[in-house]
Amino acid sequence: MADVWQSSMDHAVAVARKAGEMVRGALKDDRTVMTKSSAVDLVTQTDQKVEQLIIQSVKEKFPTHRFIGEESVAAGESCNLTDDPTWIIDPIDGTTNFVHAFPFVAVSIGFSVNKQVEFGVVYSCLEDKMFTARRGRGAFCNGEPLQVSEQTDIHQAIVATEFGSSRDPTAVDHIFRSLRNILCLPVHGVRGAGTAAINMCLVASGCAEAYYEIGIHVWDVAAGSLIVSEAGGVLLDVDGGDVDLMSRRIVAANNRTIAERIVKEIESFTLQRDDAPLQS
Ligand SMILES: O=P(O)(O)O[C@H]1[C@H](O)[C@@H](O)[C@H](O)[C@@H](O)[C@@H]1O
Ligand SMILES: [Mg+2]
Ligand SMILES: [Mg+2]
Repeated sequence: MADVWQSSMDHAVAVARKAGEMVRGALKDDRTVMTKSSAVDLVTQTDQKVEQLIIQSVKEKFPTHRFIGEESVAAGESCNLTDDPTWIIDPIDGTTNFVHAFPFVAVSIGFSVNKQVEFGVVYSCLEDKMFTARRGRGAFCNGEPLQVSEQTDIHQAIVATEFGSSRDPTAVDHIFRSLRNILCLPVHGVRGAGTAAINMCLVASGCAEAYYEIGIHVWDVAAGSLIVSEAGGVLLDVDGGDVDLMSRRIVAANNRTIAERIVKEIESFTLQRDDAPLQS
Protein backbone atom coordinates (compact mmCIF):
# COMPACT_ATOMS: atom_id res chain seq x y z
CA MET A 1 0.00 0.00 0.00
CA ALA A 2 1.27 3.50 -0.83
CA ASP A 3 2.69 5.33 2.16
CA VAL A 4 1.00 8.68 2.68
CA TRP A 5 4.13 10.09 4.41
CA GLN A 6 6.72 8.73 1.96
CA SER A 7 7.36 12.03 0.18
CA SER A 8 7.78 13.80 3.52
CA MET A 9 10.25 11.15 4.65
CA ASP A 10 12.19 11.38 1.37
CA HIS A 11 12.37 15.12 1.85
CA ALA A 12 13.59 14.68 5.44
CA VAL A 13 16.42 12.43 4.29
CA ALA A 14 17.41 14.84 1.51
CA VAL A 15 17.36 17.92 3.72
CA ALA A 16 19.19 16.12 6.57
CA ARG A 17 21.96 15.28 4.09
CA LYS A 18 22.13 18.90 2.94
CA ALA A 19 22.15 20.07 6.57
CA GLY A 20 24.95 17.60 7.31
CA GLU A 21 27.04 19.10 4.51
CA MET A 22 26.54 22.52 6.05
CA VAL A 23 27.61 21.20 9.47
CA ARG A 24 30.73 19.53 8.06
CA GLY A 25 31.62 22.73 6.18
CA ALA A 26 31.25 24.85 9.31
CA LEU A 27 33.10 22.50 11.66
CA LYS A 28 36.44 24.28 11.43
CA ASP A 29 35.10 27.83 11.02
CA ASP A 30 32.20 28.45 13.38
CA ARG A 31 33.74 29.63 16.61
CA THR A 32 30.88 31.98 17.55
CA VAL A 33 29.74 30.14 20.65
CA MET A 34 26.76 31.54 22.54
CA THR A 35 24.95 30.10 25.56
CA LYS A 36 21.29 29.39 26.32
CA SER A 37 19.89 27.91 29.55
CA SER A 38 23.29 27.60 31.27
CA ALA A 39 26.96 28.38 30.71
CA VAL A 40 27.40 24.91 29.19
CA ASP A 41 24.24 24.86 27.04
CA LEU A 42 25.94 25.98 23.83
CA VAL A 43 24.59 27.24 20.53
CA THR A 44 26.35 28.47 17.38
CA GLN A 45 25.29 30.33 14.26
CA THR A 46 25.45 26.99 12.46
CA ASP A 47 22.71 25.53 14.72
CA GLN A 48 20.51 28.49 13.79
CA LYS A 49 21.34 28.44 10.07
CA VAL A 50 20.81 24.70 9.77
CA GLU A 51 17.41 24.93 11.47
CA GLN A 52 16.39 27.73 9.10
CA LEU A 53 17.55 25.72 6.09
CA ILE A 54 15.44 22.73 7.17
CA ILE A 55 12.33 24.76 8.05
CA GLN A 56 12.45 26.85 4.86
CA SER A 57 12.82 23.85 2.59
CA VAL A 58 10.01 21.95 4.34
CA LYS A 59 7.72 25.01 4.26
CA GLU A 60 8.17 25.31 0.48
CA LYS A 61 7.15 21.70 -0.07
CA PHE A 62 4.62 21.17 2.74
CA PRO A 63 3.19 24.61 3.58
CA THR A 64 0.58 23.33 6.07
CA HIS A 65 2.99 21.36 8.24
CA ARG A 66 4.04 22.62 11.66
CA PHE A 67 7.42 22.73 13.40
CA ILE A 68 9.05 22.29 16.76
CA GLY A 69 12.69 23.29 16.35
CA GLU A 70 15.25 23.56 19.13
CA GLU A 71 16.52 26.98 18.11
CA SER A 72 13.04 28.34 17.29
CA VAL A 73 11.89 27.34 20.78
CA ALA A 74 15.00 29.00 22.22
CA ALA A 75 13.92 32.13 20.33
CA GLY A 76 10.48 32.05 21.98
CA GLU A 77 8.33 29.80 19.74
CA SER A 78 5.98 27.46 21.58
CA CYS A 79 6.70 23.76 21.97
CA ASN A 80 3.25 22.22 21.77
CA LEU A 81 2.61 19.01 19.92
CA THR A 82 -0.78 19.02 18.20
CA ASP A 83 -2.39 16.36 16.01
CA ASP A 84 -1.14 18.19 12.89
CA PRO A 85 1.83 16.89 10.90
CA THR A 86 4.79 18.30 12.83
CA TRP A 87 8.51 18.28 12.10
CA ILE A 88 10.52 18.01 15.32
CA ILE A 89 14.00 19.30 14.55
CA ASP A 90 17.34 19.28 16.32
CA PRO A 91 19.60 20.97 13.76
CA ILE A 92 22.79 19.94 15.56
CA ASP A 93 22.47 17.29 18.23
CA GLY A 94 25.83 17.43 19.93
CA THR A 95 26.58 21.15 19.70
CA THR A 96 29.30 20.84 22.36
CA ASN A 97 30.92 18.13 20.24
CA PHE A 98 30.59 20.37 17.18
CA VAL A 99 32.27 23.26 18.97
CA HIS A 100 35.20 21.03 19.96
CA ALA A 101 35.27 18.99 16.71
CA PHE A 102 34.59 15.90 18.85
CA PRO A 103 33.48 13.62 16.07
CA PHE A 104 29.85 12.75 16.89
CA VAL A 105 27.34 15.24 15.60
CA ALA A 106 23.86 14.57 14.23
CA VAL A 107 21.00 16.26 12.45
CA SER A 108 17.80 14.85 13.95
CA ILE A 109 14.36 15.11 12.35
CA GLY A 110 11.27 13.42 13.79
CA PHE A 111 7.86 13.73 12.16
CA SER A 112 4.69 13.27 14.17
CA VAL A 113 1.01 13.06 13.26
CA ASN A 114 -1.73 12.72 15.90
CA LYS A 115 1.10 12.98 18.45
CA GLN A 116 2.65 9.75 17.19
CA VAL A 117 6.09 9.69 15.55
CA GLU A 118 5.61 8.46 11.96
CA PHE A 119 9.21 8.62 10.82
CA GLY A 120 12.61 9.51 12.22
CA VAL A 121 15.80 10.54 10.47
CA VAL A 122 19.14 10.91 12.28
CA TYR A 123 22.09 11.85 10.10
CA SER A 124 25.38 11.27 11.91
CA CYS A 125 27.08 13.67 9.59
CA LEU A 126 30.75 13.21 10.50
CA GLU A 127 30.42 9.42 10.16
CA ASP A 128 28.18 9.81 7.09
CA LYS A 129 25.61 7.42 8.57
CA MET A 130 21.97 8.01 7.67
CA PHE A 131 19.66 6.34 10.22
CA THR A 132 16.00 6.14 9.24
CA ALA A 133 12.84 4.54 10.58
CA ARG A 134 9.25 4.51 9.37
CA ARG A 135 6.59 3.41 11.86
CA GLY A 136 5.77 -0.26 11.27
CA ARG A 137 8.41 -0.62 8.55
CA GLY A 138 11.70 -1.08 10.38
CA ALA A 139 14.86 0.89 11.03
CA PHE A 140 17.89 1.24 8.76
CA CYS A 141 21.40 2.67 8.59
CA ASN A 142 22.49 3.64 5.08
CA GLY A 143 19.74 1.32 3.85
CA GLU A 144 20.83 -1.72 5.92
CA PRO A 145 18.28 -3.06 8.45
CA LEU A 146 19.01 -2.44 12.13
CA GLN A 147 18.44 -4.88 14.95
CA VAL A 148 18.98 -4.32 18.68
CA SER A 149 21.27 -6.57 20.74
CA GLU A 150 19.80 -9.83 22.11
CA GLN A 151 21.54 -9.46 25.48
CA THR A 152 19.29 -9.84 28.53
CA ASP A 153 22.00 -9.87 31.21
CA ILE A 154 22.62 -6.37 32.51
CA HIS A 155 26.09 -7.45 33.71
CA GLN A 156 27.11 -7.89 30.08
CA ALA A 157 25.63 -4.65 28.87
CA ILE A 158 26.99 -1.35 27.65
CA VAL A 159 24.87 1.52 28.90
CA ALA A 160 25.02 4.96 27.30
CA THR A 161 24.12 8.14 29.13
CA GLU A 162 25.06 11.83 29.31
CA PHE A 163 25.61 14.39 32.03
CA GLY A 164 23.44 16.96 30.23
CA SER A 165 23.75 20.71 30.36
CA SER A 166 22.46 21.47 33.85
CA ARG A 167 25.04 22.08 36.57
CA ASP A 168 22.45 22.41 39.31
CA PRO A 169 24.20 20.55 42.17
CA THR A 170 21.05 18.66 43.23
CA ALA A 171 20.46 17.38 39.69
CA VAL A 172 24.16 16.50 39.33
CA ASP A 173 23.98 14.51 42.60
CA HIS A 174 21.02 12.49 41.25
CA ILE A 175 22.88 11.88 37.98
CA PHE A 176 26.02 10.71 39.77
CA ARG A 177 24.17 8.40 42.16
CA SER A 178 22.33 6.76 39.24
CA LEU A 179 25.59 6.39 37.36
CA ARG A 180 27.28 4.87 40.40
CA ASN A 181 24.42 2.39 40.88
CA ILE A 182 24.62 1.28 37.25
CA LEU A 183 28.44 1.12 37.08
CA CYS A 184 28.57 -0.96 40.26
CA LEU A 185 25.99 -3.55 39.16
CA PRO A 186 28.48 -3.98 37.44
CA VAL A 187 27.85 -3.42 33.74
CA HIS A 188 30.52 -4.00 31.09
CA GLY A 189 30.78 -0.28 30.52
CA VAL A 190 29.18 3.13 30.48
CA ARG A 191 29.57 5.29 27.39
CA GLY A 192 28.30 8.55 25.99
CA ALA A 193 28.70 9.90 22.46
CA GLY A 194 27.68 13.42 23.51
CA THR A 195 24.47 13.29 21.52
CA ALA A 196 21.18 11.70 22.50
CA ALA A 197 20.30 10.92 18.89
CA ILE A 198 23.52 9.01 18.21
CA ASN A 199 23.32 7.22 21.57
CA MET A 200 19.87 5.98 20.56
CA CYS A 201 21.15 4.90 17.14
CA LEU A 202 23.89 2.93 18.94
CA VAL A 203 21.16 1.07 20.85
CA ALA A 204 19.25 0.48 17.61
CA SER A 205 22.45 -0.83 15.98
CA GLY A 206 23.09 -3.35 18.79
CA CYS A 207 26.34 -1.64 19.91
CA ALA A 208 24.90 -0.56 23.26
CA GLU A 209 22.12 -2.25 25.21
CA ALA A 210 20.61 0.91 26.64
CA TYR A 211 20.63 4.67 26.81
CA TYR A 212 19.00 6.78 29.50
CA GLU A 213 19.00 10.47 30.29
CA ILE A 214 17.08 13.03 32.31
CA GLY A 215 17.22 16.55 30.87
CA ILE A 216 16.87 15.87 27.15
CA HIS A 217 14.20 17.61 25.08
CA VAL A 218 11.68 16.32 22.57
CA TRP A 219 13.90 17.35 19.61
CA ASP A 220 16.80 15.27 21.01
CA VAL A 221 14.79 12.04 21.07
CA ALA A 222 11.77 12.20 18.72
CA ALA A 223 13.57 10.63 15.75
CA GLY A 224 15.80 8.32 17.81
CA SER A 225 12.87 6.90 19.75
CA LEU A 226 11.28 5.52 16.59
CA ILE A 227 14.64 4.25 15.32
CA VAL A 228 15.07 2.27 18.57
CA SER A 229 11.54 0.85 18.62
CA GLU A 230 11.61 -0.06 14.93
CA ALA A 231 14.92 -1.88 15.51
CA GLY A 232 13.09 -4.01 18.12
CA GLY A 233 13.89 -2.01 21.25
CA VAL A 234 11.71 -0.58 24.00
CA LEU A 235 11.20 2.88 25.47
CA LEU A 236 10.26 3.62 29.06
CA ASP A 237 10.07 6.57 31.37
CA VAL A 238 12.87 6.56 34.00
CA ASP A 239 10.25 5.55 36.59
CA GLY A 240 9.21 2.55 34.47
CA GLY A 241 5.96 3.96 33.05
CA ASP A 242 5.23 4.81 29.45
CA VAL A 243 7.66 7.17 27.80
CA ASP A 244 6.43 10.73 27.32
CA LEU A 245 8.57 12.62 24.80
CA MET A 246 7.70 15.98 26.40
CA SER A 247 8.76 14.90 29.91
CA ARG A 248 12.52 15.30 29.33
CA ARG A 249 13.25 11.75 30.57
CA ILE A 250 13.88 8.56 28.67
CA VAL A 251 15.16 5.00 28.86
CA ALA A 252 15.73 3.36 25.47
CA ALA A 253 16.86 -0.26 25.60
CA ASN A 254 17.22 -3.39 23.53
CA ASN A 255 14.49 -5.18 25.51
CA ARG A 256 12.20 -4.81 28.52
CA THR A 257 14.41 -6.89 30.83
CA ILE A 258 17.34 -4.50 30.41
CA ALA A 259 15.12 -1.40 30.47
CA GLU A 260 13.41 -2.41 33.73
CA ARG A 261 16.73 -3.32 35.35
CA ILE A 262 18.09 0.12 34.57
CA VAL A 263 14.94 1.82 35.83
CA LYS A 264 15.56 0.19 39.23
CA GLU A 265 18.93 1.96 39.49
CA ILE A 266 17.94 5.44 38.33
CA GLU A 267 17.35 8.14 40.93
CA SER A 268 14.70 10.00 39.04
CA PHE A 269 13.84 13.66 39.26
CA THR A 270 11.41 15.93 37.48
CA LEU A 271 12.14 18.89 35.24
CA GLN A 272 9.86 21.46 33.64
CA ARG A 273 8.16 19.77 30.70
CA ASP A 274 8.88 20.92 27.17
CA ASP A 275 5.20 21.76 26.70
CA ALA A 276 4.87 23.75 29.95
CA PRO A 277 3.12 27.10 29.28
CA LEU A 278 5.54 29.89 28.32
CA GLN A 279 6.26 32.28 31.19
CA SER A 280 5.37 35.88 30.37
O1 LIG B 1 23.57 19.42 21.43
P1 LIG B 1 22.16 19.60 21.81
O2 LIG B 1 21.20 19.62 20.66
O3 LIG B 1 21.92 20.76 22.70
O4 LIG B 1 21.66 18.28 22.60
C1 LIG B 1 22.33 17.65 23.67
C2 LIG B 1 21.95 18.32 24.95
O5 LIG B 1 22.32 19.66 24.95
C3 LIG B 1 22.70 17.67 26.12
O6 LIG B 1 22.27 18.29 27.28
C4 LIG B 1 22.39 16.20 26.19
O7 LIG B 1 23.13 15.61 27.22
C5 LIG B 1 22.66 15.53 24.93
O8 LIG B 1 22.25 14.16 25.07
C6 LIG B 1 21.89 16.19 23.82
O9 LIG B 1 22.05 15.45 22.69
MG1 LIG C 1 20.05 17.96 20.97
MG1 LIG D 1 20.83 20.84 19.10
